[in-house]
Amino acid sequence: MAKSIGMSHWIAQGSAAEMIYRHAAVIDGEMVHFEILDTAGQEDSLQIEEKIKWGDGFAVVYSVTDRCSFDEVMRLCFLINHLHGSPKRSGAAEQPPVVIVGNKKDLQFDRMVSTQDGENLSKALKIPFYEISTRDSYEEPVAVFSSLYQELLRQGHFSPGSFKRRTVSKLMEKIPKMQASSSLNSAGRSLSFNSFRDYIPE
Ligand SMILES: Nc1nc2c(ncn2[C@@H]2O[C@H](COP(=O)(O)OP(=O)(O)OP(=O)(O)O)[C@@H](O)[C@H]2O)c(=O)[nH]1
Repeated sequence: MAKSIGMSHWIAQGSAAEMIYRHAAVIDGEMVHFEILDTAGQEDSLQIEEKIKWGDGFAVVYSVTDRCSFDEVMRLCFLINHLHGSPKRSGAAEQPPVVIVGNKKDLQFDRMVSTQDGENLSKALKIPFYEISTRDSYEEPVAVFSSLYQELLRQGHFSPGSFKRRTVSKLMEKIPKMQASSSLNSAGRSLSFNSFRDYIPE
């Protein structure tokens, strides 16, 4: 399944083992506290809608080795936009921060979705696109989360008075929470995950 990842603000979709990860990182000198929901498996549409409402930013992740996961991306992006799109003063709708992420690009011989496919979808939906390998790269997944955070900042999400009332339903309260471990890298920045996989339970 394609998944979107909620950051404290963000979300996703997946199987039985659903988890909210708490994670602190310094981005551009700012300490940022993330809550990341890795959604699990097949869910009914009410459940996924509730989780999408909870998130502030979204990484819709597919595997480049799984065409079905790619085919889910458009539906999820439309659903996110439908539930979060807000009209700007100009009248045009402002999209919530969403990125499309093709994971497992290291598995070249198992690839079923080309980079061009990802780029075409990104252009059609006007949503940024990343191809990453959580196995091979630390920086690539970090860039995904940084870009979502930057977009939230740009949209004034963290300005005084902008905090929305968080939808915390009985369903969301049931999802276990986990504190990611913190470490300080050589540049002195606090980074609390070793790879994107720290966000995504096995
Ligand atoms: N080669 C490679 N394997 C990866 C990568 N990312 C994840 N995996 C592996 O793919 C498998 C599935 O990863 P998950 O992160 O559990 O994927 P998922 O979509 O959350 O799985 P479900 O929640 O069960 O749908 C695991 O064995 C991971 O180690 C990657 O970038 N490259």
